[in-house]
Amino acid sequence: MITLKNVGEVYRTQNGGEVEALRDISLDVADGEIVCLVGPSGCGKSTLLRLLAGYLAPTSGSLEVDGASLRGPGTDRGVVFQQPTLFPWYTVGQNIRLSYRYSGMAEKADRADELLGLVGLSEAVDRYPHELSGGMQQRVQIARVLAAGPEHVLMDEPFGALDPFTREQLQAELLRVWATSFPSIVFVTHSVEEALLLGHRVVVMAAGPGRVLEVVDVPESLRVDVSSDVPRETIQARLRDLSTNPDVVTLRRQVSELISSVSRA
Ligand SMILES: Nc1ncnc2c1ncn2[C@@H]1O[C@H](COP(=O)(O)OP(=O)(O)OP(=O)(O)O)[C@@H](O)[C@H]1O
Repeated sequence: MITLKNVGEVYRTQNGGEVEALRDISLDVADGEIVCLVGPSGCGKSTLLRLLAGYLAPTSGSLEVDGASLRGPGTDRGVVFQQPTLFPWYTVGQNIRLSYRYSGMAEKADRADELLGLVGLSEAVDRYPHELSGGMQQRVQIARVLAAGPEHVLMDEPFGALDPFTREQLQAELLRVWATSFPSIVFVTHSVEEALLLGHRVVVMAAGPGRVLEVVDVPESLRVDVSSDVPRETIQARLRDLSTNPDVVTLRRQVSELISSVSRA
């Protein structure tokens, strides 16, 4: 469980000024829950993720992970960025196995093969990152972070740089991988549709200062049914069906209107 209580973050700029990036954020993320953050540029989504990753300390308020005050990065939390951060001199297989070494789980190396299979990259195990497309690299990155078995996964626009079709494939793969160990996921995206398709809850934020406007609960009936033994193509088809479900379309319009109303203000 991740708990934020009245969290604020103020950056000091190089010219001596201050930017209030977040004000009074209170939020819980339950174990196994997928929470998506959406909002206009500059509303503090990445700042919130950096706080959860432990790269930043809050200026005010408190942050707890599994009942303990958060004091920096830890192997209980895995972070996936928009640009994959793979070691270029290691193959795909070596990049993934490296995660086990850091988390002391070398005996579970066959999980790497399972995860690579789940993200459709079994054949690429001996290739180097520069021999892969952007979408393939991001798949490896997701498999690598998940391979370490984190309880919480923090994702900052992980599919933002991908074409729409690859993005859809990776959304399906992420859900399949999630269904193997049910980590909680905090997922930042610019896409309201993506947030509603993947999230159990969608946190809508506003800028100036960054704050929570509304938290939208996505009803169970509007969530895609996933399990790791369902083929990716099936989950992809379910995601596509869901995206045209009238209730999802209505929710998407409401959330988009809310965001544009505060972006205009
Ligand atoms: N290192 C920093 N120093 C000073 N100000 C910063 C720093 N990082 C972010 N900010 C400011 O904090 C605010 C929130 O930025 P943040 O990157 O968290 O927003 P975001 O919602 O992730 O934006 P985007 O959607 O454009 O990625 C912005 O006003 C930004 O200019």
